[in-house]
Amino acid sequence: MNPLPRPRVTPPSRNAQARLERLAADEEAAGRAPKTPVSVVLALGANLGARAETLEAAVRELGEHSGIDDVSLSPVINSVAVKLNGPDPEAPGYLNAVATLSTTLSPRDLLAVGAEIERAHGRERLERWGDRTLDIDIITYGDLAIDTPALTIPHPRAAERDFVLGPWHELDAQAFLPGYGSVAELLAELRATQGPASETGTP
Ligand SMILES: Nc1ncnc2c1ncn2[C@@H]1O[C@H](COP(=O)(O)OP(=O)(O)OP(=O)(O)O)[C@@H](O)[C@H]1O
Ligand SMILES: Nc1nc2c(c(=O)[nH]1)N=C(CO)CN2
Repeated sequence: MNPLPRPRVTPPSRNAQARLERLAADEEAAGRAPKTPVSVVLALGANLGARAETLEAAVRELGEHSGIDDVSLSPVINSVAVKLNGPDPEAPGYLNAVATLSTTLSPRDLLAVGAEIERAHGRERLERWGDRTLDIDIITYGDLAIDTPALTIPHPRAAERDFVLGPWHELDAQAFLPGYGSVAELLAELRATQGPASETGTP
């Protein structure tokens, strides 16, 4: 009897199959608009141009969007630019802040709104962690956890960033980063290992 023909395409292993299913679920979640408003935390940064005016305008523009309400802004801090090789005191310094808001936009649409505001303020993407007129990152979106090529939530580097945790803690001392822990504790741990933020204060 002839042996059964071998399949020409090797089926994905169980692990690979599980990863594909997880990605499909995350992509679906990234595009899903919530039925009721969701609380969101954004991080804003600028180290080129009229930094303070840009941050102020960006927050106003977020609040003017029909899918966004209740925008609150943390104190704005000065911070040394963190480059791929570490803090760079020679690079233009940043102003950083954190905004909380509620939204009926899907995570993907909120990312697009942030990108459009960045573009309107002259953001150019020339190099990773390069100098920029405006950066808007989604830190949390309710308690959602997704990992897709275009969007990872919570932001995967938030827990390592004093310039995110610091202003966030000032805005909300009870804040929690889903999957990582309390912002107060994360900040204390970070400062215990890295020392206090190299430069902070209200500009
Ligand atoms: N939570 C997130 N918030 C914003 N952008 C994200 C997020 N997760 C993934 N991205 C993707 O990251 C891409 C690059 O973003 P950006 O150029 O702002 O990175 P960066 O600010 O230089 O670095 P970092 O991501 O470390 O803050 C965006 O086009 C977006 O698709
Ligand atoms: N101080 C500071 N450094 C950074 C910042 C930032 O917002 N502030 N953003 C980066 C990429 O998102 C890279 N480095």
